[in-house]
Amino acid sequence: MCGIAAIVSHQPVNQELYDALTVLQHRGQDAAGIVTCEHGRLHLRKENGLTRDVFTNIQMLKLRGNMGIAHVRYPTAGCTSSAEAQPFYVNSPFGLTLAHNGNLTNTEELKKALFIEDQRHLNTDSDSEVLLNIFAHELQSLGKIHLSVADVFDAVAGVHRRCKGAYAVVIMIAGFGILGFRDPNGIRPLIFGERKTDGQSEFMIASESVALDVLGFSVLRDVQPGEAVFIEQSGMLHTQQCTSTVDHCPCIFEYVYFARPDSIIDNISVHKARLRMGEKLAAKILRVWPDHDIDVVIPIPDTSRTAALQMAYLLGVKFREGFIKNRYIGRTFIMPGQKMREKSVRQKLNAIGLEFEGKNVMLVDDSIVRGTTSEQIIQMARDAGAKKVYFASAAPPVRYPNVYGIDMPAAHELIAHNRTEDEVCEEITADRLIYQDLDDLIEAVRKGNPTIKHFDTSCFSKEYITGDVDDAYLDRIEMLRNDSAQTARNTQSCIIEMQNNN
Ligand SMILES: O=P(O)(O)OC[C@H]1O[C@H](OP(=O)(O)OP(=O)(O)O)[C@H](O)[C@@H]1O
Ligand SMILES: NC(=O)CC[C@H](N)C(=O)O
Ligand SMILES: [Mg+2]
Repeated sequence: MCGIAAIVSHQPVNQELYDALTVLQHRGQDAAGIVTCEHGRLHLRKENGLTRDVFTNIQMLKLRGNMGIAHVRYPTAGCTSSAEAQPFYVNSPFGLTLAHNGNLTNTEELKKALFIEDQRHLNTDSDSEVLLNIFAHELQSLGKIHLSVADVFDAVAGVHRRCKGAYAVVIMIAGFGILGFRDPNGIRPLIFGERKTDGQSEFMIASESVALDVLGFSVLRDVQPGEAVFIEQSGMLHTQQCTSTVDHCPCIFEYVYFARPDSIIDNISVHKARLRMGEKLAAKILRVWPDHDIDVVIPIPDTSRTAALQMAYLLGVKFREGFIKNRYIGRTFIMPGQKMREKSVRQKLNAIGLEFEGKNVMLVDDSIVRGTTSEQIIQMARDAGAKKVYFASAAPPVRYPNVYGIDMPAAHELIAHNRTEDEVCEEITADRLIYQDLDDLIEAVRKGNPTIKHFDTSCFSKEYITGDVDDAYLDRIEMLRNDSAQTARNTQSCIIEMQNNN
């Protein structure tokens, strides 16, 4: 999952975009980038690393201008080379830069069309570079010398016609303004807000509302699926629906794991959705295991805390923080490579022995994906003296790949793939394992906004909303993006970058 942000202001935006990236860091830890625009000139800095490591003071000072876009990356396509860090740039037409959250599912087909029909050059394997070039081509083919806002919206309609998959996007058009849009299923989140400074309106678009809150922007609303928002450099806001085939289907995993709990996505509080996940889990435990002997509920920090707290409360069982998290280690699930993820779980979490000694502990996590965390944590609980170690997951078994912006492309790497719940329990060596039911998860999230008819639950249900994902497609991406293929590609990758990094 990546994080994106854009600001159109009447004052320099460099520091504010940097601050936005630090707030969105949980969505991507691999690379960060900012591009600003000053008198039609673009200033770009992007590199691998955390936001705090990517930008020096001198570089920050050079990011001049009153509008800009920014990105933190967690790769789902291509490789981890800094050449694939975002924002991406194409000079024609008009000077365009793009930051993308999501993943296209028809990248290969689009690449061919870009080379053969549109005669455009691609320099990386990133799907986001493809997306930018599709937009550029659509804009260029209008043949305008002076661009109007309607032209920009027409180009978005062209993107919707050609691109499949998940895309929440911000694009800056040099000297003109900033565009934000969401795919017709609204799979990935995008929200925008306004701030008045000296009586003048300033606008911000971001992946999550928390970025707007922290920077003092009031939320206007979510960008609707298929809709585009364009803010002229002068601060004039325009919005338009750019497709007639809207079918809102937001990613449920945002609520389970990705988003910050203090964000509100599509009018659903992530915090409240997680509380309700805890309620549903408690109800399930009371239903299937009424005579349970749980002494204490212990969350696996960070994300599961909210659900675990509510679950313990409804079970009437003690809630204790039994694992302490090293706050200087990032999220392990979005780290590249299984070795690094395994090592980081142990570095990240340590048990407080007295909370485990002689007790039947119920460990709670938001999800079990590869099983990296649960396997190690259960062993740590046993080493700390637990009598019995039970495990509950606030999400159902993750059995199928995600192709919409979460990097779990290889089914065989998922611990629940082709395994029953009992087999997963055995695999992670728990004494009992309770998974949330999918219907309960959907209800827990949907309660916050019943106008949403369905969610993208593909990693639990194998139902892919874009209709272009079949077994052959899944086999292909499994081959391309399984852990060893990625590691090999990333170690070989020696792309010489197009931009000067210093
Ligand atoms: O089964 P796995 O493959 O281990 O993946 C699932 C785990 O990874 C995530 O934690 P992460 O450390 O990324 O972030 P968090 O601190 O927000 O919980 C998630 O919260 C689970 O704990
Ligand atoms: N997680 C994401 O949103 C990734 C964006 C894009 N597909 C990339 O790999 O850079
Ligand atoms: Mg976790």
